[in-house]
Amino acid sequence: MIMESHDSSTTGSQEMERIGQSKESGVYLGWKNLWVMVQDKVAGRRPILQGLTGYAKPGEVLAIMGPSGCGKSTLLDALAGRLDSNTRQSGEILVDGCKKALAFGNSAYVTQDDILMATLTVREAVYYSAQLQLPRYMSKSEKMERAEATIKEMGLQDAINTRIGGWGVKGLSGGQKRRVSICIEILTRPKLLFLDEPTSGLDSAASYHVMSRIIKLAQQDRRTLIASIHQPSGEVFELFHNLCLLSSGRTVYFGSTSAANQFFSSNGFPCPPMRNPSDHYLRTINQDFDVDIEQGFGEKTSTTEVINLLVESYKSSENYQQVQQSVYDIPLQNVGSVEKKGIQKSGFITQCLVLTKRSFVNMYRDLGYYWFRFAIYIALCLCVGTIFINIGSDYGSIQARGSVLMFVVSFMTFLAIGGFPSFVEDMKVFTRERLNGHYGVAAFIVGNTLSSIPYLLLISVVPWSNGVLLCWPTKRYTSLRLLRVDAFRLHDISRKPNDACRKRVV
Ligand SMILES: Nc1ncnc2c1ncn2[C@@H]1O[C@H](COP(=O)(O)OP(=O)(O)OP(=O)(O)O)[C@@H](O)[C@H]1O
Repeated sequence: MIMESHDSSTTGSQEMERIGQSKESGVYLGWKNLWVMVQDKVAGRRPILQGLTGYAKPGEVLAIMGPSGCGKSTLLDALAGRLDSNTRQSGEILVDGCKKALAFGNSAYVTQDDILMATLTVREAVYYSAQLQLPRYMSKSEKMERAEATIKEMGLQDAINTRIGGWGVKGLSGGQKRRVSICIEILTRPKLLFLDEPTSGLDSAASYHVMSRIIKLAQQDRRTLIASIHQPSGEVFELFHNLCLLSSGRTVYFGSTSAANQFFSSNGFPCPPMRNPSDHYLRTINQDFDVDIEQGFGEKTSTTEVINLLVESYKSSENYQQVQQSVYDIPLQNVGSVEKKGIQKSGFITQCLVLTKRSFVNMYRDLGYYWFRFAIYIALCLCVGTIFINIGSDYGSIQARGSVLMFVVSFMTFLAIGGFPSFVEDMKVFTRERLNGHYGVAAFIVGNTLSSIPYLLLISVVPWSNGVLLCWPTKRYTSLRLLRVDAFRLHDISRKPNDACRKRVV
């Protein structure tokens, strides 16, 4: 059932204006009786989300709050269609009133962990991403402009030329990385933006500025924003329109942030004056430290009882009925407006070229990728060269050359593992970008293969020319010549080793 939410006093022009806005407006996301179960090897089958119902409207911000482990990220994952394979989901998720998945590019997800390329600067990371994501009709300068403007919006202009950094390489701070992750995902101004802990690692001033800028952008274009948040300051909390308060996967409260205070007061837990309301709500429903309470260090009523009381009170409230109804209460302009196609993106060739360039720069700057292997190959070649120097040309040298070949092949095989950690990091970036619809698998394979070829050629030349290093400087033979003799004249050597070699080489 889809109902019109506009009241009869709405004038025709206002209605037209609303419909006009809807062309670019966000999506109306509703979920009803959403359950997520996980199959745990130790604990068996257990629920993470227990029959949640709620909605997110265009132009508004829904904050998902609750104690650590209550299921905030799982709710975001379920709504974004990114749950792990060991979980089972049931219930309805409606996008603009339809049970359809959003096309790639219409939604973006800023994950809790910052998965970025450590070797790139802020400008490069955002600009490469702009080239990958922004539509082909935008010129390079426009994409650059958008990237720069977004970096400024997130207050990163002072760190624009700083490398992101990562394991073993100090670069940006945790809060700055968080803002780079947000920058990358808001470049395309997605219709629906999921933010998992957007303010973690930020101080209270930075949290306020970041959140207020994201919300301003969302409101300008009536985008839909859902953010899970741990500890918002009073000012940040006031920016949110709606609040979904969870505890152990159950809804303690869903509704407008302004009415939350009234809900807690009416159930006997008023927010003390001068206390941040969000702190009060979280403190009231945090049961992780109930052990202390049982031992007599805390409140008399256990938190579990408080939570049960609030959950039941919410379920029997009028607000609960309204929320159930609002899931289907799609605004007129959103009815059936769900897009089948994703937003227009850059072309396949552009994506391949950008990925090749980005990957080339990354490999060049990442010491562990090729340069470390390159150095080890040289060192090993010198060692093997020392052992096999003056390899000779007698019958036994054939066996020795066989060993050399074995060494070369083994080095190349085993040292290929050296590039594995960097490859794993690349795969994480790829997974994040692919899930957010930045590009496809084919572009990634082409880009990474093309960028690897020069490096692979460069480093494989070293072990393969090991033969030269091996016998250099010998008086009469070079290993390369002898290897050639071995390959083509093995038969001769085995019959008359010394003569055959001398005839060929001298
Ligand atoms: N795929 C999974 N397999 C097993 N357990 C899971 C899985 N996903 C989530 N959980 C469990 O579900 C619970 C909720 O996890 P979730 O990450 O949603 O919590 P959260 O509220 O986001 O926590 P935090 O605020 O600390 O990030 C946790 O106990 C977690 O261990």
